[in-house]
Amino acid sequence: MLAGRCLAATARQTVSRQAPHTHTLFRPACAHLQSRTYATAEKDKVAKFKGQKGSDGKYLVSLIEGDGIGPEISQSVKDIFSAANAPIKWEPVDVTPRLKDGRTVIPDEAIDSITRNYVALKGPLATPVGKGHVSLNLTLRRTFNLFANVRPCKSIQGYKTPYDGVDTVLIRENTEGEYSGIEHVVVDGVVQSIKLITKEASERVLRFAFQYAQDVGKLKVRAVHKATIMKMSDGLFLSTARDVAKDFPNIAFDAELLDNTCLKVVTDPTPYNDKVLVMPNLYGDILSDMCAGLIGGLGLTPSGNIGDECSIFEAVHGSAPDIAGKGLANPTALLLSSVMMLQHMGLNEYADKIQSAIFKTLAQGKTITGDLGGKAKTAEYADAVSFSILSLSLSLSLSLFLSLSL
Ligand SMILES: NC(=O)C1=CN([C@@H]2O[C@H](COP(=O)(O)OP(=O)(O)OC[C@H]3O[C@@H](n4cnc5c(N)ncnc54)[C@H](O)[C@@H]3O)[C@@H](O)[C@H]2O)C=CC1
Ligand SMILES: O=C(O)CCC(=O)C(=O)O
Ligand SMILES: [Mg+2]
Repeated sequence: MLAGRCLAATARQTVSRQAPHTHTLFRPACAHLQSRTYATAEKDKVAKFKGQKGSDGKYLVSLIEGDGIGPEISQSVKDIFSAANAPIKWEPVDVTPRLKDGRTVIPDEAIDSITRNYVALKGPLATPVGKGHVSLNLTLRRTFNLFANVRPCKSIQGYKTPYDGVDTVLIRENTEGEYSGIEHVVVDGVVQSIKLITKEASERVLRFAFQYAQDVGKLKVRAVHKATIMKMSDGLFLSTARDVAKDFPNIAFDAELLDNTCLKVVTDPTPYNDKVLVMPNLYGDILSDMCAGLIGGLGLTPSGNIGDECSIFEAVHGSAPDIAGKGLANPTALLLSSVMMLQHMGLNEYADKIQSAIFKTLAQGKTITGDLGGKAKTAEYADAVSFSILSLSLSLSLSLFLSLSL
């Protein structure tokens, strides 16, 4: 089940850095890797990490369309990438779980595809409540050791919410904590669920968070925790954070209790704009949905699951069974996740083109989906974004033609 090449690598030491990469809204999720100086072997690894280019000049990316609204929003991404002429060839991947030796596993072909391509885009995968297969989302993250889940949340220009100017980034430990999946019946009527926190995984995600803050120009890292109650587990996360902070003297560090963070974020999120929030798994899961609510909902917030080699980009939201198959879903969250993916792969020209078209279409407000108060179907919104890309390309070609003919 475990993909050899993508197994755990220990957190690396910070080495020399270049100027921060700031030209895009969400910025490269692999900023921690892009900004380092590498020995040759390390450079090769990073080149692969950014995707594999085929002989046709296109990068193969594994595409898991997912459940519920997944196929509808994935189609929007595919259509918009075609309009943008993005050099991506999608490799469809089926993660329908199979039984192997009495255990539910993700098919080997899916694991092989992501291992081969290093980069994947994933639609939402539904998890049955109570009995049934384990979360495939969590399984993928653990399988590929995608230790940092980066969840940015930025106000959409032109879309009014009670909060202006939100620009938060939350980094969630992605492999252990409350989501370790270790549960058992102690005696009838008593169950135990284990929250596993290790120094190694904590240090890895904390280093990532500090490096990320440094690379994107955030001034502070704040650890969100409940070490008052979970003295040993969150206590270890927090003490590790304090140790890691010493290696980043130019980034301020502090800590905040989760319940207090929730109150303060919904009262006024803007004081969080200069910070990167880093936290154990469950807290990040909950807080990222909450932050989505600040800017207009789950239809808008992207994420990247980042490992030392492989990465999987996906929306924060789930399969939305209540609207699935009706053409009502907002594909923006998955689209912005695909923009993060392009940034991660160093394909910034295409990332910028697609991102500008998304924001222009949202700001115009004429062709937006129901969750944002509009009437457009998923495909109509996607067509409007594609149209914006094509008209921008046309006006650029026209001005080039005119400047050459003068
Ligand atoms: N990373 C993943 O793949 C995730 C998977 N899930 C799975 O998704 C399933 C459904 O979970 P829910 O609790 O219903 O959460 P959900 O995120 O699927 O939906 C919550 C609410 O937000 C709305 N919504 C979500 N995405 C939207 C979009 N793109 N456009 C417009 N509205 C959108 C839904 O209609 C629903 O009202 C569960 O099986 C859960 O396990 C949940 C969260 C993340
Ligand atoms: O895997 C699941 O069912 C839910 C995962 C989730 O909520 C998340 O990743 O935000
Ligand atoms: Mg969630």
